[in-house]
Amino acid sequence: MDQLFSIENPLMRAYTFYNSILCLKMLAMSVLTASQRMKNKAFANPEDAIMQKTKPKVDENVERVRRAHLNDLENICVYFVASFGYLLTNPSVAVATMLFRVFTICRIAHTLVYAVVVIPQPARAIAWGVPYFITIYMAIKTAMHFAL
Ligand SMILES: N[C@@H](CCC(=O)N[C@@H](CS)C(=O)NCC(=O)O)C(=O)O
Repeated sequence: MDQLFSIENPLMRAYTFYNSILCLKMLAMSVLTASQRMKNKAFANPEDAIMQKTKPKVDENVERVRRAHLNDLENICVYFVASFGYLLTNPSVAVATMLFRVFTICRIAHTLVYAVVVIPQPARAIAWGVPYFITIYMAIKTAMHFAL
C-alpha cells in the first residue's frame, strides 16, 4: 500500500496528473459560464442583471455551457470514485494510464463539441460514450477484485 501511494509509482503519478486535469477542466466550466453570461448579458439573478442595467433572462449559449457542466458532474464525479477503486486493484500501468488519458481527452472533447464549437452528433455521443464505458469497466474490475 505504501508503494501504491508513493510519488515514484508511475500508476499513482498518472492517476494524480489526469485527475488534476479533470478538476481544472471542471472548474473552468464556471469561468466559461460566467463569460457566456457577460457576452450575452444573460443573468439568472436580478442583483447580477441590475449591475449590467438589464433584466434576468435565459440564453441558449449559457444553457449549453450549464448542460455541459451538469454532464461533467454526472460523469466525472462518478469516475473519480471508480478510478480510485480501480487504482487499488493494482492494474497494469500501461492500460491504466491509457484509460486515464482517453477518459480525460474525451471529457475535454465533450465540452468542446457541446459548448464551444458545437459539432453535430454523433460527436458528443462518442465523446460521452467512451468515458462512460471506461467508468463502467473500472467499476466492474474493482467490484470483481474486491468481491466478497
Ligand atoms: N443527463 C444526460 C444523460 C445522457 C447523456 O449524458 N447523454 C450524453 C450524450 S448524447 C450528453 O451529452 N447529453 C447531453 C446533456 O447531458 O445535456 C441527458 O439528459 O442527456
